[in-house]
Amino acid sequence: MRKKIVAGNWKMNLTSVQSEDLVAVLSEKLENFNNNGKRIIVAPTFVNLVPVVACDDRNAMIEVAAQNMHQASSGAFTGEIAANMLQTIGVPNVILGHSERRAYFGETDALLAEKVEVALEHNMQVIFCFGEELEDRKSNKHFDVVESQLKNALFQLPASAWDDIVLAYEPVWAIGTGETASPEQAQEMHEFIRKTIAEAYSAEVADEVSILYGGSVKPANAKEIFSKPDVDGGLIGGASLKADDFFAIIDAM
Ligand SMILES: O=C[C@H](O)COP(=O)(O)O
Repeated sequence: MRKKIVAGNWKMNLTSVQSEDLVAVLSEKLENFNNNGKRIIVAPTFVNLVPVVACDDRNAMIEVAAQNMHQASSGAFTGEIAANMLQTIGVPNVILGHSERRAYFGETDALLAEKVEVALEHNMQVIFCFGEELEDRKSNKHFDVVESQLKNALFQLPASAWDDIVLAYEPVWAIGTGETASPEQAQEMHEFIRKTIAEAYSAEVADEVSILYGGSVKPANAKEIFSKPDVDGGLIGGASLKADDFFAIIDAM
C-alpha cells in the first residue's frame, strides 16, 4: 500500500546550528507521537546533511533527503555533488526536478531523466517534482504540461523502478506565493497523474505510487488538502522551517 509522506524542503535556509535545533525540536515532538507509518523527511542544504543525518541517527523517525545531485559519478563539475557522495554519508533520498532547479538552473526533462536513472542506480529514492506554470493553467494546458513532464523524465523507467519514486505535484504558481491550489484542483490533478501512470504502466503501479502536493501548504490548509483520496501527503517549503508549523502539518495528515 502506498505510504503517506510529509517532506520538508528547507531550500537555501538555516545554518548548521539552526538545522540541528530544528531536528532536535521535531524529534522531541515526534517522540510520543503515533505517526501510523507515515514517512517524515527533511531536506537540508548540502552542507547541513551530515549534522542532520547525525541527529537522525538518534531519531529514526525522520528521514533525510538531498535537494539535488549531479548526474555524473565524479569529475570536473565545480560546486556539484554526486549520488555516491550522498549515499556514503547516509542520505537515501533525493529531490529532483524542483521548479526552482528548472527555472534558475536550466534543468530540463532530459537532464532530469538522466539524474533519476543515476539516483536509482545508487539505490536512492527519488522525490520527483513537476507542475505547471500559471500561464499553462490559464490557457488550460496544465494537464498536457504535467503529462509531458512525466513522460519525458520518468516513463523510460521499467515498472520495477517505480517502487523508489515518490511524485510531488507542485503548481509553480502556488510555490511560496501564499496562493495554494484548492483541494479540488489538487485532487483533480493527482487523479489525472495516477490515470496517466496507469495508462503508461498498470493500475498496480499507479496505485502504489505516493503523490505529494506542494505549494503553500500551511497548518491551516493541510488537513483539507490531505483529505483528498489521491493526495498522499505534502512537500512543504516555508512552513517546514518552523517546528510547530511542520509538526502541525504532519499531525494534519
Ligand atoms: O518544495 C517545496 C515547495 O516549493 C513548496 O514551497 P512553499 O511551501 O514555500 O510554497
